[in-house]
Amino acid sequence: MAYQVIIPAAGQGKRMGAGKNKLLLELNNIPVLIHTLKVFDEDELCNGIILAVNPLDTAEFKSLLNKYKVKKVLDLVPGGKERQDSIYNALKTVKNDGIILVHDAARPFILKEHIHRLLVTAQETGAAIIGVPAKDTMKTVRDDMVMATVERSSLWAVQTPQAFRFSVLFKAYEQAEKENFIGTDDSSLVERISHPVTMVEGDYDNIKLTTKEDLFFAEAIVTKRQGSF
Ligand SMILES: Nc1ccn([C@@H]2O[C@H](COP(=O)(O)OP(=O)(O)OP(=O)(O)O)[C@@H](O)[C@H]2O)c(=O)n1
Ligand SMILES: C[C@](O)(CO)[C@H](O)COP(=O)(O)O
Repeated sequence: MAYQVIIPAAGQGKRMGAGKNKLLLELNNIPVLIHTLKVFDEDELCNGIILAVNPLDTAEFKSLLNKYKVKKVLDLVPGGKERQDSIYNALKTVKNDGIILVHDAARPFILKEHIHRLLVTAQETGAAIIGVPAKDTMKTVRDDMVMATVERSSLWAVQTPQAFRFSVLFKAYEQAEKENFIGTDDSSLVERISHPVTMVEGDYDNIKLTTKEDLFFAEAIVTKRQGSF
């Protein structure tokens, strides 16, 4: 049940406003990027990491990989304008039709047990994603006016990793390119080629570090998990 993981790490962190790549910010004196990479580097089922990187960050990222002895990075591919472009660049380097995970570098709190739970499902179905049931009521809004309330019992907050058989994901990316479709996650591309996607419940700690407020939550999660960082 081995897999390879694509980790998009080439964003600009505009919403974080840290003045540098938010993945270089530190939690417990270790860069966010390293926290995320170590989960996969230490997973016995992971047989390779493909990192999408802003070329301006390549030298610094390479020195971090050496400093923290990250062993399983197979390739650093150039990131693209959108998250989807970065992942597509990485996908094009994959050589076998096995299981591919895509996981945001900005999500350092993913647990190995959830990765493995996702893997089992993806092996069976060809497409599985991690998420948690929505806690807030969600509404559609246009010009500051509430249009509708979305039934919460069917709403999930989608995270990463997202896991796919390579051939399914690559076909979805080719189709999206043909249609000039840009999705906010990989599953949306796979849904568009009518491949069923299974939801696997993860946990609320698996946050994406997007805005400054998330750093406070991150510190609390680190404290709660003290000793595993
Ligand atoms: N062109 C891009 C955009 C994003 N990402 C990566 O995709 C993940 C999720 O993206 P997000 O959290 O939105 O990061 P940023 O795009 O950097 O954030 P912002 O939109 O605030 O600039 C991050 O690990 C980010 O580095 C990427 O590899 N290439
Ligand atoms: C893929 C994702 O993490 C699922 O929630 C999210 O859509 C990424 O969004 P971003 O704006 O690219 O961070």
